Amino acid sequence: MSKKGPLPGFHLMAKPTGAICNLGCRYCFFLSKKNLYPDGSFRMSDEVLESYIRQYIEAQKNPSVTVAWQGGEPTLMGLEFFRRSIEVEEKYRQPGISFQNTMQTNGILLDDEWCEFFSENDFLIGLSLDGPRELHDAYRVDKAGGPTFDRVMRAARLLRKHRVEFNILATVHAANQDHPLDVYRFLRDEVKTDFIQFIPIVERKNDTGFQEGDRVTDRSVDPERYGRFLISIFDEWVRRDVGKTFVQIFDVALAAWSGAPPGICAFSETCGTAMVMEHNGDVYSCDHFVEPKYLLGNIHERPLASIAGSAKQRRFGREKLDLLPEYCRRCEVRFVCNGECPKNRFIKTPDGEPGLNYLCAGYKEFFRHIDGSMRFMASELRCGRSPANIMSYTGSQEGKVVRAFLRPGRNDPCPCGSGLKFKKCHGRVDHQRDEPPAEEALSKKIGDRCRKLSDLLK
Ligand SMILES: C[S@@+](CC[C@H](N)C(=O)[O-])C[C@H]1O[C@@H](n2cnc3c(N)ncnc32)[C@H](O)[C@@H]1O
Ligand code: SF4
Ligand code: SF4
Ligand code: SF4
Repeated sequence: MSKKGPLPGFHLMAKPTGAICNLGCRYCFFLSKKNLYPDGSFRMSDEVLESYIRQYIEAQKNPSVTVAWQGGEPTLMGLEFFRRSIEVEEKYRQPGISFQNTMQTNGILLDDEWCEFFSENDFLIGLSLDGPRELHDAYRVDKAGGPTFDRVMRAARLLRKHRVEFNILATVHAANQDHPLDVYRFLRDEVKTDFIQFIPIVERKNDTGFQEGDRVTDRSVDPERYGRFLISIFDEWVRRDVGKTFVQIFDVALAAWSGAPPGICAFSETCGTAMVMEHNGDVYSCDHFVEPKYLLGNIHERPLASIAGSAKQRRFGREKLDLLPEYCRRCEVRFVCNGECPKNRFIKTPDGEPGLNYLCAGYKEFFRHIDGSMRFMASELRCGRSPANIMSYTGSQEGKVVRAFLRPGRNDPCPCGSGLKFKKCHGRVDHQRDEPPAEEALSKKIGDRCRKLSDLLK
């Protein structure tokens, strides 16, 4: 990584209403951030909007610019604000640049007009929904403590009606952690979403609202139960939904087993390329570290490119790796987990080293559990076939694939019969480090052998 200039492909999430929201979700980590701006108006001005879009375009090296709106609740700005944001994008658009607009919302204010606007401008919407009624309403409540389920379901129907592309963000917490299939089947069959992102609620118990202390609230997910939650859903997904329903952590895992980058910061070796900007132009290191200590500067005082490439932000991102405990460095699933997000690293390892992830036990169990299936799917990808082929085995001959792909040693012959050492053939992370079997002839040979293995398994 070069020492100067903006971070390559950094991402910025903007919060036009700061921490202001029309709901009062009990677990929300962001509402308390209002205290950081006691005199604030909490509305992004047109001046900040214009400066942000202009600087963001200038600072990006990527021709595709993602303008991401979040909060608090961004829809409280009103539709006119977002119409203006599109005008500003057009004003500063340079040849060859395209925009992807995204918004994360609780859905409460969405109506036909909003959805028409999203549809016309190709917005990708993230809608927060924690599962069926009782599980969703456990914590996602309005300011009066009342339920919100019906209003969010109405938003989902409107988004579908207007063919707006949307994902569901479902948090996993004490209330829904023991109901994985109720949550998953509901989102898949009732909400009919194709893309689901599960977010573990790990809420620190303290008076500051900052990432401090090692106690968690009763609402937080239990680590082992989180692991079992993911396992139950994976076991259903791998039998019937591969290639149809996309679950972010399964995609991350398949990428890791295939030797590709994870695509999200939490599972990357380092982070620091996903910053947030408050309503007044203040930029912080990360959505989960909106704290005075992590304030990088204001876009009116320092160019965004310089903020994103600052030594402080680089250090923030590097520390994800530098502070990884020895226990993680030796862990067999480190290649996919990478100690997950630093915000959750507040427990001690069995030998007393600080900085282990609170969710460790769950991740370990989950990543071990999916190893056989992931090996198979990664090998299908490598052989130029669809990972969805796994369903012909998991659906009809349960467990066979997992047994067939029980991990051999790195130097053992690959079970596909290619005659290659496992690390050169179906090995997963090892492919990153060893010379891949790149020559065309070799690839063909492996492909043929893999097909043979698939036939054998039928
Ligand atoms: C802070 S909200 C802002 C956008 C919008 N108001 C919404 O709810 O979608 C963004 C996401 O963070 C999630 N979230 C809230 N509190 C959280 C917490 N303590 N830990 C992890 N995610 C949390 C929400 O469920 C939501 O999906
Ligand atoms: S809707 Fe979003 S910002 Fe508002 S309280 Fe809920 S999680 Fe927080
Ligand atoms: S601290 Fe966590 S959420 Fe923030 S950028 Fe790093 S990995 Fe991502
Ligand atoms: S599973 Fe646990 S030990 Fe392994 S890398 Fe993740 S947090 Fe570290």
